[in-house]
Amino acid sequence: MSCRYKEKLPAVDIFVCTADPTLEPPSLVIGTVLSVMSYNYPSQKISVYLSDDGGSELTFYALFEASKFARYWIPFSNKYNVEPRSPRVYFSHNIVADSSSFAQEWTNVKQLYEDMSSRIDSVVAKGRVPEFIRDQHKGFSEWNSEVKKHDHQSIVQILIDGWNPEATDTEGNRLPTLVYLSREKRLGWHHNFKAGSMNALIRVSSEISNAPVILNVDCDMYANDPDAIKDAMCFFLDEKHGSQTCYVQYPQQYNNIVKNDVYANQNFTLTDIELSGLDGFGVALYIGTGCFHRRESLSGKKFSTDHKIDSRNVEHNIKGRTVEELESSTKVLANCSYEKGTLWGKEMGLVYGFPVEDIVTGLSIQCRGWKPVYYNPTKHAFKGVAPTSLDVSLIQFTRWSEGMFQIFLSKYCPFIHGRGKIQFGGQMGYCIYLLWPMLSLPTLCYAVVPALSLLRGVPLFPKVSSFSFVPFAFVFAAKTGYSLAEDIAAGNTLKGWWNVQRMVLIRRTTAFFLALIETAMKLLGLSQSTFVLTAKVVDEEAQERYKKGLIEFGSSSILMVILATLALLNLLGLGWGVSNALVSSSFDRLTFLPQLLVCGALVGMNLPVYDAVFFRSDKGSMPLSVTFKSSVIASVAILISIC
Ligand SMILES: O=c1ccn([C@@H]2O[C@H](COP(=O)(O)OP(=O)(O)O[C@H]3O[C@H](CO)[C@@H](O)[C@H](O)[C@H]3O)[C@@H](O)[C@H]2O)c(=O)[nH]1
Ligand SMILES: [Mn+2]
Repeated sequence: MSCRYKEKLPAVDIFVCTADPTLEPPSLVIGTVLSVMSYNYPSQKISVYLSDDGGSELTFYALFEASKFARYWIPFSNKYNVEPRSPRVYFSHNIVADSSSFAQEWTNVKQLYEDMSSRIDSVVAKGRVPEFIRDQHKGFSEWNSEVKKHDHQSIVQILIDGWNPEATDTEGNRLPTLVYLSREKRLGWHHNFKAGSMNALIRVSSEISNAPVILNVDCDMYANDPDAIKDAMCFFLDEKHGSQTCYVQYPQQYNNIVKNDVYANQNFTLTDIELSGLDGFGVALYIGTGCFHRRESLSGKKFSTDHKIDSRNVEHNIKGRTVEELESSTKVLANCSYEKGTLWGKEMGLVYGFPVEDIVTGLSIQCRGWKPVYYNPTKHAFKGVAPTSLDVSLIQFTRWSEGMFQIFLSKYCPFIHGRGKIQFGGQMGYCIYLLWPMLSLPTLCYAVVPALSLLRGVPLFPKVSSFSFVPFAFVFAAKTGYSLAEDIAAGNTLKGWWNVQRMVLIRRTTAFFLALIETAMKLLGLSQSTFVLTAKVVDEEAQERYKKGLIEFGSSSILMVILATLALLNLLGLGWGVSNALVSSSFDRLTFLPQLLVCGALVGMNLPVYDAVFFRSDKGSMPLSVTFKSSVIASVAILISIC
């Protein structure tokens, strides 16, 4: 394809979003930025925009450093075709120790990278940019004493103007354009989280480079495959179906998964089976990162006939203006009041009002007649940072499931909004995810009732020896066997599958349940939408525990209380049942066996919880307050059920 189109390849605007210099360290963010700046694609056709919702001078400083280091990194990585293109990841993995000219250059570039990293780290540790550095770029003057994270003017700084013939790398090749954007924030204005920042990016970039294709990634998701832009272009430029394609979504993959994946982050069945299956119904979920969009469809256009991607050669920024002119004219587009009375957030750009702006936006684009693509190549195109503590992972699932359920209950419900526009199979496919919080109810029944009724001596299932037990046994065996076979076929291990079972149980009984309650509160007007950012770093000790596959409980959130309570209930239920079965002659073993098995399975899955409650003493163990609260709740529940 690149031979056929040559200079006529379409331009790409790449959006990277970040929101907090503590949870998302600037050195991580620029690793991603540098990786997308160095794609195997003509540099003049790439413009990279970093949106900083943290409004942080530290992030701007890191980007300023990256704009200088790019002059070395881009020619080096292109010349030797290094992979991945994130210097942060590349230099942490590879060692070259010979005397070739490659080794020489490798050592030089690595040194430059390390010097830059340590400068950034020391500035970040200080928390402010020293005067002598501030003098090096006019952009720093935007940060005066009045700039606060949630209260500041719009900041647009073009750090590299790719149309300037003098903006070249060390080999004399043109550099991609690099822009820093921090949209205006004012107390009292709702900023709509990532959706708001993406919409500001769409507008600002439309004035500067206005590329017909947009790639958006989260700040932790670096480019792993240098050819991914070319691959994605094949879908948009396809002569038969290309004109209808709205976005090409790659799956979320991670670079920090440990053996057997304790938090089940890697979700084999989702990426390899479910999402591919949905694609068969013409449905692809937009999942917020690792997605190439057609600018037209993302901005709100309906599909009509024959949309062609504009692939002119780009000699100037679209208006032929100077950097200063562009900076001042685009700031307005990122102001709080700009969207007032417009269709932004409704019919234009990403949809507002949902903690999963991505899913609802993808759905609404599709309902405007466009066709998305889910593309899952063997070589992962992007890799991000997966949560490394239970708390963070569950908070993420609470946000997702709550957001999904809100879509189901809104006018965007696929069965209503998608009627006649999405195949019925696709509508149902969406609802598998949108209805996540509802799964908490049956799962909670299984996690509570068998244990309590054992204690009370009430049988729940038919006698094992009776014919009516067959359907129960069949469903259990078929479901377990199927899920195991599916996971193994998709590449998981047996232990990995077992970890998935545990995480599914935990997510359903804690995160999904909380999401259900929160949604109800929102419907009653008692609570407001939030977006709790996923932390991308943990301290070193916690990192060691993660590597060993130890689960990090160590948080006193309500999620942990629910988790520990259920674990204790089942332990007591099982203990009581087993001791009765051993000693009591009046205990009907065949009648109570299924209940004992359910409790037994739950206890098996909860083994790490008991370890954290009773034995571990590190910081990742269960906090005493949680143990106390959950023991009290479990005892009360037991007392009530026995009396
Ligand atoms: O007010 C905000 C909040 C978040 N972000 C950015 O949004 C991205 C995703 O946030 P993160 O905390 O990493 O959330 P995850 O749960 O990992 O994100 C998944 O789920 C989100 C929806 O809930 C999607 O937006 C993401 O693309 C998808 O990766 C990050 O780059 C953030 O910097 C903003 O720009 N502004
Ligand atoms: Mn993330």
